[in-house]
Amino acid sequence: MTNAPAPMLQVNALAKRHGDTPVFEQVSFETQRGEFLALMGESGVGKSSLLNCLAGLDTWQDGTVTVAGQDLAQLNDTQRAHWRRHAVGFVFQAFHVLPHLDVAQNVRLPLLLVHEAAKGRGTPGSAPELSARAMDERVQAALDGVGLGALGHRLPRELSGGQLQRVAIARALVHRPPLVLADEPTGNLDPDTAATVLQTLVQQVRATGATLVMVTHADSAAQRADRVLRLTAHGVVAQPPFAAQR
Ligand SMILES: Nc1ncnc2c1ncn2[C@@H]1O[C@H](COP(=O)(O)OP(=O)(O)OP(=O)(O)O)[C@@H](O)[C@H]1O
Repeated sequence: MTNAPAPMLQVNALAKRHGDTPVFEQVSFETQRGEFLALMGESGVGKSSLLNCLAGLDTWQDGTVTVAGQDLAQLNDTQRAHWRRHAVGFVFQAFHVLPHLDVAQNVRLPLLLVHEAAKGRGTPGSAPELSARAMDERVQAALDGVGLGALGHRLPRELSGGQLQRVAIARALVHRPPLVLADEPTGNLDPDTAATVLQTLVQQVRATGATLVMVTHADSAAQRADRVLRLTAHGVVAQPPFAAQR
């Protein structure tokens, strides 16, 4: 008898309110390691709120979120912050690149945070410390992976929107998190740039074997996913596969 691999992400009967306003309830789904899941749904239904719950950035009222066997509700705020540093990579619609740091320094930030966490108390699953040289190599490899290997010294204001989002992708993956969350990552880009940036994101996530959960309004983006779920106020429903090729 073979044991099925443990899911990367397990969401069970999750219910979220903002104050007294219900957002969603009975949200349950699982994703496997290496899977790419697209999350769609009407504006305001709570997709970003759900993503924030998965990252441990927001709280919920009922249900559980378990990432790689870690029940997030079992962590206090400090533990959750440490857990997030090594376990999650986040790509937002607005690139959130720090303007006064050059591209390489921006990409290096998550490694510095993981390094700091590793020096502290033992956080569940925390990564070993990296030398400065190992960090340099990781940063360069991450920039090479998104096609920006020669631009590490540039400041963000010297880059295009598509290049900035590539920096954000490199930054989200440089510490090799098992879970990557993307919230409308191509929403600010023109269609051609969006397509190439999305391709980069998917390629790089696949290369690391991470699980990707991506919120999107765009069918063209969702059709690249392994699976598409539609969020409603009363749970998620699987959307039939797109006919188009991935
Ligand atoms: N911090 C907050 N405080 C109060 N209400 C909030 C907060 N954040 C979001 N909401 C509300 O929760 C609901 C869900 O918002 P959310 O941004 O998660 O939806 P969404 O599906 O991602 O929307 P969109 O597709 O337009 O980005 C909305 O009604 C929103 O106004």
